[in-house]
Amino acid sequence: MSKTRTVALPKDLYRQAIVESFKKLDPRVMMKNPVMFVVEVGFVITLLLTFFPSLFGGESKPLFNGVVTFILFVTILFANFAESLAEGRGKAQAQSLKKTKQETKARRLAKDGTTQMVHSTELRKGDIVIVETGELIPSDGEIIEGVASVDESAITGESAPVIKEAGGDFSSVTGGTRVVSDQIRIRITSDPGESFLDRMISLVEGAKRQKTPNEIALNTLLVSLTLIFLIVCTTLLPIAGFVNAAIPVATLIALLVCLIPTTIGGLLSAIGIAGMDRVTQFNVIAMSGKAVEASGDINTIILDKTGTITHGNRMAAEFVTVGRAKLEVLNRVAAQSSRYDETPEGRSVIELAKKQGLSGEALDLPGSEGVEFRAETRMSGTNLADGTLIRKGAVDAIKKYVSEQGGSIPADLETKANAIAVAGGTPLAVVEGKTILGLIYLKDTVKPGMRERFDELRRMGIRTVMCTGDNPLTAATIAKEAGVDDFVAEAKPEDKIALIRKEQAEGKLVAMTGDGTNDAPALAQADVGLAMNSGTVAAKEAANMVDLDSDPTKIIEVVAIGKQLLMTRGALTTFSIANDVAKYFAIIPAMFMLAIPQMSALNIMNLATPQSAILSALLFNAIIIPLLIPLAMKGVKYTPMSASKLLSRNLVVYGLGGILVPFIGIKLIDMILAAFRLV
Ligand SMILES: Nc1ncnc2c1ncn2[C@@H]1O[C@H](COP(=O)(O)OP(=O)(O)OP(=O)(O)O)[C@@H](O)[C@H]1O
Ligand SMILES: [K+]
Ligand SMILES: [Mg+2]
Repeated sequence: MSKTRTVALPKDLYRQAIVESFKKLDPRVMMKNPVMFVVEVGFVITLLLTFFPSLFGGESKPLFNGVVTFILFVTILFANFAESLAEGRGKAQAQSLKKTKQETKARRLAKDGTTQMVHSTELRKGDIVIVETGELIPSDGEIIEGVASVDESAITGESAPVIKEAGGDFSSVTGGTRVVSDQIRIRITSDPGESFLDRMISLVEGAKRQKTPNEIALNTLLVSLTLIFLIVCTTLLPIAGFVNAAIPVATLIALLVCLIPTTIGGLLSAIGIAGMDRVTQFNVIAMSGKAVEASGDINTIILDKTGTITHGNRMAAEFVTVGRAKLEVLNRVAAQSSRYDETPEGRSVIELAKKQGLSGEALDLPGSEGVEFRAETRMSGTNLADGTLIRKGAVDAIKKYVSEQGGSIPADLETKANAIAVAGGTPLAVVEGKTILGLIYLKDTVKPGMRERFDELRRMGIRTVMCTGDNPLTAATIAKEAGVDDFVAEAKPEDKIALIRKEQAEGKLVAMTGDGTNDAPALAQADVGLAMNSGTVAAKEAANMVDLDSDPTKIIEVVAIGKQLLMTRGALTTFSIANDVAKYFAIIPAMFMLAIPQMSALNIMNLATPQSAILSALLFNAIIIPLLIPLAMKGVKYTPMSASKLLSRNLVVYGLGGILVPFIGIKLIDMILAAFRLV
């Protein structure tokens, strides 16, 4: 359903990553990764020992020290390379986005109605500009007048132009996109340097990458482990002295580096960057790594109905009279109620009325004023010059409105409205004064493939709830057709937030997709808020993710990527720590054999010589990092299953694998070293 977007990778991606890995050797940079920083300090000490073998007293072999120095150096480079490679794709993408960011001229409207050509960088929030066919939209904004088709390929990669129109949920435009037909007036919504494109560039570039709480927690664990092993290794010195076994410093450093979690320490940030990057490849812009991670733990997804589960082009399809009302009267009043309603629904009502023979004069209403649609009132309408109030809106809202004025409810209103709702349509009641004249049938259809997607989410253990402002009958029909687990009808914006808060209070993580201004508060409240790029500016600003393809079901991919990210990190941490078992058996006997030959009984791996054992373990420790880069970047495979099942499966694969693989690897390296008489 959703496509991935591939960015042309520069041919010299690898060369650049290599250059970057050397630049990252700077201790000030290394310090941000304490585990690898310890390796760097060890490297400096063994380097000194290579040239001054008796620096710390006693005898040590300069050649052995030199080899250890070299392996440590390579270990650091491998870790830096992993991070640089992960960063490379984002940098390339930022480069191509920067090309899109052109400075343009804009036609700004002054207070007195004249226009003035200004530089796009001079535009500020609140400025009004006019953009015509063929011109670039100078900055982010909201259409306040007109309809246009806009080519957004510069941002979304999708070449088919999209229709943007004033009012409703499709009014936002992005700077850098091009108007391909018609003329629009835009109210600018961002100051220079803060546009969507600017934010996108800095995000993919990773300029503002912050460690997520999960990453910080794991990092703390890794640092603690490093400290523990640092203490263990330093206390080995006096213990060895006690049994008269002198342990060379380089050997001790080799042991330390083997035991501290260098594998996960070296790959940790690459895993995080690659996770964000995978989201971007799905054409979703995540404002933070935290949002991506949170999506991996989501329990509940809240979706709105119109435009998310249904196609969303709710169009007036029929006028249905109630009571003794005449169809022509209903036609006229319905159209008049929409005279100032700039939403797609409102426009479609006028179109239908005209199609059914209404003359344009009926909409000539001097002295009248419009009442905009609001999600709170669920009504819109027109106040005529003679004092007559015309309204249209959700049936229950209109009923309440009429009752409050002492009007009566036609007997057949209920059944006729229900008939529309049961078919999945939205009935809008039309009232003139206090007389309900009839209904407008707004038609909408469920998008194809919805049921399969919700089934998939259920297998992941995620509950789906449809939350709509529409009436319960329409909601029930659509909910059943789409296959969501639950639904809430007649929801006002505050009800959506309340629903999210309720789930969160039960300890659940909640994701929400939406596109409307009325969705914005809920998008902000949710742990993961995915806004549609087609949606309003308010929705996009409140959310922590924006889907450039405006496909609300994309949340499924985002959840899968988040889960994959968490799993990859868990799997590689398990693997990294399990590795230590084999390294103990390789190095500890070797160290003591050097002094106490009887200890050779401990050499259960039957390694050639003590030196070979130490170097093999250290080499394995280095080589495993680049070998795991592809896994860190691509992520471990995710198949929908319950969390506990996943956990036990991963423990077996990466825990057991983490113990066994180094036994085999170290033995193999030892055999190769021995065969070539290198040790
Ligand atoms: N232009 C309009 N004029 C009058 N009433 C409207 C208009 N648009 C929608 N309504 C009524 O208000 C109700 C709420 O509309 P709204 O678009 O806010 O729904 P929502 O909360 O976004 O939920 P969803 O998008 O899932 O339908 C609609 O079900 C409809 O009955
Ligand atoms: K290690
Ligand atoms: Mg909506």
